[in-house]
Amino acid sequence: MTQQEMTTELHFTRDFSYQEQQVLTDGAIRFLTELVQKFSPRRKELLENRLINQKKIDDGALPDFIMETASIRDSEWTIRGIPDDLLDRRVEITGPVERKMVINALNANVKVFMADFEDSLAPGWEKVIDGQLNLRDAVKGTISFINEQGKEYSLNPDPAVLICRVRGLHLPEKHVLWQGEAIPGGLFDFALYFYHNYRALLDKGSGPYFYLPKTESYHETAWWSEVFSYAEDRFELPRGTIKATVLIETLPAVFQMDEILYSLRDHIVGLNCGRWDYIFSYIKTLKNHADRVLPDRQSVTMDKPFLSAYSRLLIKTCHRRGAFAMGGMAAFIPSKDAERNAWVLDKVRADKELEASNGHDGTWVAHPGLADVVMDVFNRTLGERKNQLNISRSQDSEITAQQLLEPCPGERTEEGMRANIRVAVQYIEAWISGNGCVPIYGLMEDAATAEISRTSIWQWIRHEKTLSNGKVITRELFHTMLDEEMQVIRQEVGETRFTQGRFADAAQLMERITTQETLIDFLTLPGYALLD
Ligand SMILES: CC(=O)SCCNC(=O)CCNC(=O)[C@H](O)C(C)(C)COP(=O)(O)OP(=O)(O)OC[C@H]1O[C@@H](n2cnc3c(N)ncnc32)[C@H](O)[C@@H]1OP(=O)(O)O
Ligand SMILES: O=CC(=O)O
Ligand SMILES: [Mg+2]
Repeated sequence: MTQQEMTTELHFTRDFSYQEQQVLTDGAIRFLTELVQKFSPRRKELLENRLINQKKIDDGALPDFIMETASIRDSEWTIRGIPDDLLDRRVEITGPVERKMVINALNANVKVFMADFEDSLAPGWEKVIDGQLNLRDAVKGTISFINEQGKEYSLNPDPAVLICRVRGLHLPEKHVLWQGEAIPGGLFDFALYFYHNYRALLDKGSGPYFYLPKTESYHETAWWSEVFSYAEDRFELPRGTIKATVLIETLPAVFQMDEILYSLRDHIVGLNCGRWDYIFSYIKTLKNHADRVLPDRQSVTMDKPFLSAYSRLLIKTCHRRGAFAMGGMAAFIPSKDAERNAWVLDKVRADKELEASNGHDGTWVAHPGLADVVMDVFNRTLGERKNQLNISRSQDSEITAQQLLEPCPGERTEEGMRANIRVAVQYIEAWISGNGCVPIYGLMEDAATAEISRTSIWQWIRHEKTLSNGKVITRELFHTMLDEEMQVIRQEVGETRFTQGRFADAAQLMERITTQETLIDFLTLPGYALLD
């Protein structure tokens, strides 16, 4: 690399294959380069701000609404508007950007497909490039796939509306360097999806739509607003052409929902209750607060006061501003066993009924087999309406910081701790093998749910919590259980799968991130070092 290239150009760590040439065209690289030059320095500051804010909470402060932005919360304003094809989002399916799944998702009985470069994708280079090609072909309507049995897949005539979830601010794309450093993964995903698809999307009456994950402050969404405005100006598109839905899935962000909507008001159409990352963030943000340690993962359900307050405040805030309030994901997935499946459908139905009756405008499903049940729940609640923007939740008295931070009592059981270990190890094994979303014990596990499992144990050790059977949770207890649960996993997955898989690497990573003094922010960061 010359000195000139070091400062202005992107450096790709690999020669381009035929696939990569399709995505990394000269025009796309030029646009990506501009975005990286213009916006990546600020992203660094935003990530540093996260650490500064977290330090205050680690030192004893509690998150709260911000004094300086009270005027934004107190004054009346609304977002710019919602395009026609996003007015009805009662059921959205989510899934990684794999070819067959993209087709199945777009054909499912849903209104929207959220194509995911985040929680459900392990962002190895080939997967990321392949994902861009799959979405390009999906937008063109030409996407097809033939499986090993010869079954052919193609799009139905009226596919779901496409929204692309880009990687979070913390995730780098290590195969592209600028000034010797990995560029932001989210900018990479945005630049390529936008560049290749905006024209075709607009021509068919849709638009470049995005989900933004893991935001921690309105400064971060203001940054995205600048990125979107730059892209619109650069391609001579009217302001507000790009639309975003922001996941409120971190504890800091729940205190800034008005500010987030305001900072992105030209571009935003709604917020989403990303409940799994939110629970993970509650643990991570309050990791030093001994009075707010969560119990077993399965007992932290959406009817718990702190989660109910989060859902209701999100709805109230969004609807006041004319924005959508999307619900989240029930992690149950269909079973081939009829009895178990009926139980799963009942669980999912109950979860979605709660969301619909709270006033959410729509919700997520993880699997096409859940779409009909959830569609039925929202059809019954919505009646003739396309959404519930008219629901103001005026019956709620003010939702306070105290309610959002309410401790969640409950048992910490030995079985719960062992299950956390098995889930986390198996998920990490899948992730470092290139698979970001897997069924484990009848639940969908992804980079948000698995984080809950591994951070719970870290925090239980940190605060020397006691299991319901009286055992004190220590590093030694964790080590013993990890060894024993590795043998359980070995039996469950079988000898061949166990020896051919990356279970030893996964156990080693789990051991490291659970027992080290400092809680690492995301398991996907050390995980990424093990991914090609
Ligand atoms: C916390 C959050 O961020 S939630 C959002 C991120 N998470 C997700 O998006 C989860 C997406 N879901 C999935 O990845 C999958 O449903 C899994 C991994 C949980 C289960 O997948 P599988 O084991 O393949 O399920 P199963 O065998 O029952 O699939 C049956 C069919 O449905 C398809 N399918 C399953 N889930 C999806 C989906 N989300 N989108 C599209 N198609 C799907 C499968 O591809 C399969 O298709 P085929 O019959 O044509 O071969
Ligand atoms: O992204 C969604 C979540 O629940 O996390
Ligand atoms: Mg998430």
